[in-house]
Amino acid sequence: MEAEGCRYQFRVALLGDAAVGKTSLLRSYVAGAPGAPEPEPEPEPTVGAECYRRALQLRAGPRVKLQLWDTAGQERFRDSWWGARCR
Ligand SMILES: Nc1nc2c(ncn2[C@@H]2O[C@H](COP(=O)(O)OP(=O)(O)OP(=O)(O)O)[C@@H](O)[C@H]2O)c(=O)[nH]1
Repeated sequence: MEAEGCRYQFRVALLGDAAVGKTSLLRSYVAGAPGAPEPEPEPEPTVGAECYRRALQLRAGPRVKLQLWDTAGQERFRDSWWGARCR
């Protein structure tokens, strides 16, 4: 698949209990991309699912696009997983 100059696109979903650090981990990773803003120090609990993007140049070859899904750990916020879209 050719997407914005990237040859491949991978979708990764982070699942886990509430407040184990899923959002913090993803935001730090995405903030590590050149030109990205600093992540918020105290993220709010995730409602439904949120999508982050990052492009990555693999040392061995192609540039790839990552679609990283952060999901709600709190059970009461999981109902809205299915309506989430990656913009
Ligand atoms: N000490 C410590 N605290 C962390 C670390 N990562 C995240 N936290 C804190 O743990 C709390 C929860 O972090 P989140 O990233 O929101 O956790 P989450 O798993 O995304 O939570 P949900 O969205 O509710 O599923 C926040 O107050 C963070 O600042 C870490 O590596 N060390």
